[in-house]
Amino acid sequence: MNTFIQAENLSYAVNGRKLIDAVSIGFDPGEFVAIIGPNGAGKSTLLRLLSGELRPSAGRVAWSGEPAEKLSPARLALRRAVMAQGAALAFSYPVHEVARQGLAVVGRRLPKIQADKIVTRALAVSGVQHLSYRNFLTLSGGEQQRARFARALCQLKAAQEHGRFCQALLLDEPTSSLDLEHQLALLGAARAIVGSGVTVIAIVHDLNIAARFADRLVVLAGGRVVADGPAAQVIDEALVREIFRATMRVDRESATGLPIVLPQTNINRCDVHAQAFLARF
Ligand SMILES: Nc1ncnc2c1ncn2[C@@H]1O[C@H](COP(=O)(O)OP(=O)(O)OP(=O)(O)O)[C@@H](O)[C@H]1O
Repeated sequence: MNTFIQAENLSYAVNGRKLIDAVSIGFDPGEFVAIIGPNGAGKSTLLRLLSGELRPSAGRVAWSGEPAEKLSPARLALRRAVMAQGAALAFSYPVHEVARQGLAVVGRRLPKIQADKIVTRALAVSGVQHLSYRNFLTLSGGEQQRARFARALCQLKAAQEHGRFCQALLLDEPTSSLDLEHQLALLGAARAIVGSGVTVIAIVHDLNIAARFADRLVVLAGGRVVADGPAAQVIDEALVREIFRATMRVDRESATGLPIVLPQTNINRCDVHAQAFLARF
């Protein structure tokens, strides 16, 4: 299988500090990859480099063999939809208009009836159809997140009307504001999209969720990839302790070997943290 998105020796520096440091990584068509790692590891920066939003300081990103910097914004929009982390909207649009923005570049020539159908479906899949005429700015955090997912779905779907080519959906913490029902619904929808051949790359903080939805976990720390593989191989107590600086118990599902990451029943360590905090406060 040919690699769809390939990053080679990718670095990104600000004021001499490397936020991404010589990362080489590939993504195949139709795989679900979760990027995990502690705060400040460089996950969002890596996603923005992959999406073409940021230009690397060194190295390259190629989409189906074509360097990202050579792809026009319109051609990139056909290949990938991005749901950024908490992207703010300046205007008070109704929710269906927010979703319709996904059609702005790739769906301009769609007949209205087809465009309406795409928007309606995306709103339904994202669980915000009942909020279609609400002002986006009045929605709760989780509702806004689902509306932004609908916008990304609209772009993905409209782009498919242009022909058959590889596509990716890039999600930066798509479930950070969602309750359990909607976390499972959104990631289930992303999983179904993978089934249609789209590559999904999602930044996820919940290791249990990442392990269950992704085919592969990429662990980022200090701007470098420190592990890459199936969850059953990547996640263990040592990784959680060394990379996430948390003492957790990692059990295994007997049938699948998938990790179950749990807080230690002994909470003395929490007491130590609390005492250290109070001593400084
Ligand atoms: N434009 C910038 N200028 C200076 N530092 C930056 C800039 N953008 C990001 N950083 C720093 O780079 C590091 C990586 O940021 P990034 O947002 O990629 O982390 P992350 O892994 O997504 O973190 P989180 O889990 O907290 O969202 C952080 O320490 C951040 O403060």
